[in-house]
Amino acid sequence: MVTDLTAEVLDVLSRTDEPILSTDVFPSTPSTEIKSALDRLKSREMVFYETIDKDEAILTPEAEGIAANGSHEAKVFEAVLQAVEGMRISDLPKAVGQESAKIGRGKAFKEGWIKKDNDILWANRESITDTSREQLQTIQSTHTHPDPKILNDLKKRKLVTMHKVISYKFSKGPKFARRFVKEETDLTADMLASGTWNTVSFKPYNFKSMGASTGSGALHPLNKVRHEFRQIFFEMGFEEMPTNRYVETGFWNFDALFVPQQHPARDQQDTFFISDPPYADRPREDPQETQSLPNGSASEPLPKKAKQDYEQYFKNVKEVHETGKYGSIGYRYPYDDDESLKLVLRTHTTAISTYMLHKLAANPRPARYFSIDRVFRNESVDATHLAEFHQVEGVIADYGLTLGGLIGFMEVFFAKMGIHRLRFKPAYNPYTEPSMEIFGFHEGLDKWVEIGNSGMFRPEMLEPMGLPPDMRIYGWGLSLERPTMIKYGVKNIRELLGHKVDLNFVESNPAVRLEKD
Ligand SMILES: N[C@@H](Cc1ccccc1)C(=O)O
Repeated sequence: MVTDLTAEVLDVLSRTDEPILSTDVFPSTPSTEIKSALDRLKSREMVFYETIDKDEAILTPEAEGIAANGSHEAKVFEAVLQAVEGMRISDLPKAVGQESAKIGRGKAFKEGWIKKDNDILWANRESITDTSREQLQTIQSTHTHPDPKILNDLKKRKLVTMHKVISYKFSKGPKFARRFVKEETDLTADMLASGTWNTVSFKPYNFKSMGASTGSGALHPLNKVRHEFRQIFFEMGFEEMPTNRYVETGFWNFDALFVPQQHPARDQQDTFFISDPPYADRPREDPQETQSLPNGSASEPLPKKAKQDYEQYFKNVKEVHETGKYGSIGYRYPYDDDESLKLVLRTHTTAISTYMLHKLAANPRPARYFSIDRVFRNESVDATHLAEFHQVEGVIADYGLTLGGLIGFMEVFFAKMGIHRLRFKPAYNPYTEPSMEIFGFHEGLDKWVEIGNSGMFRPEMLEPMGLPPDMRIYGWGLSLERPTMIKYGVKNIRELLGHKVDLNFVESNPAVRLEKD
């Protein structure tokens, strides 16, 4: 009982002014019980205490046997020494037991304690020191060994295991008393009626106590980092693109981006295809402004002029793939209109950028767009990959943009997130040329990590839209999950996304508590 222990603590302390070690006086009481008694007394300044964590060495049952009866090799030696006429090897198990005979004989040879003459064992000396037994006896009485190498060796031989032992060193506090008076927490009607209110002692108020936490809302880490990215984009003059659709046509996800229809990324391995319905009636004219699938009936009929523009655009895209156009020789393969109509879960938000750039072509001017939303890829799921993730995407359209400008922009952009050292590696995307993978130096991990992919959009993608040939557009994309994992030290992406998110993680991480913005 807790109260009993409180009394016992006061009792042992009353007999000495020296600090007392809890494991000496309460060897078998659980440490939590001791702690709660000590905490109680400490809050009244009746005792002081400090916690001591120690690793103690404990003998395994086998080692207990050795400490009591000697090591296997010592047993073998003693038995052989006793045999005045030597001992046959086959008689050894009878003399010392199977196990000792098996383990001890070889060791006794190695120590030079015994020798062999044909099948007869002889003692090599008069007496030996059983070091193993002595070492184990030391550990048995002190729970450690002065030589860490020996301790380690015994651990490896599974003779000793280590245990964490918590003990408390406690001593008298300024308000020490021999007895702990039970303190009342509430003034009751009974006390008033009986008059005991005058004599009982009340527990002091603890004005420093924190009070129970009231589980308020908290932002998910991904939301938090998303918020930071949005701030950076807005600060740099970007407009947010509407990303309300997960289902796209092959046209917007691939064809318009000059991704050839036989490109491996379109295969089952990377893209999720929709099975019902598998095809749209036509490439969506205005993918952002209608929420339903473009089956003709649900979408508003388009104004005649706009319809023509789309018609022309679809034709241009087809031509640039099939025969080449705008000075490009194209891919020279038969373009399949059905492939354009295939419905997919968008594999990148570059589908949205493409749509926005096509819209921009109606009135070409410098523009900056960004989006942060979910994309889907049919990847095998592991600690760092899921079949869906969030993509942070940005595009900049202007006249006279250069690759050097893109590199410079990246440096400013990532510096705002605390990533100051960047490296660029040539890469390939069907829709950008040149293309660059972006690596950032992660100070915490002390290594270079891939943080994004970027490039200057190809004329084969931009000119079918009707954008002026002297306009340059660059873009980049990165995952939202990677910087979030680095920032919050999350090792498994499944803890961050999907169905395994632990509310405790979200709520307990002070950096992700809801803040007033
Ligand atoms: N779409 C690319 C990112 C990117 C966007 C724009 C330009 C270049 C690259 C990806 O999924 O990784």
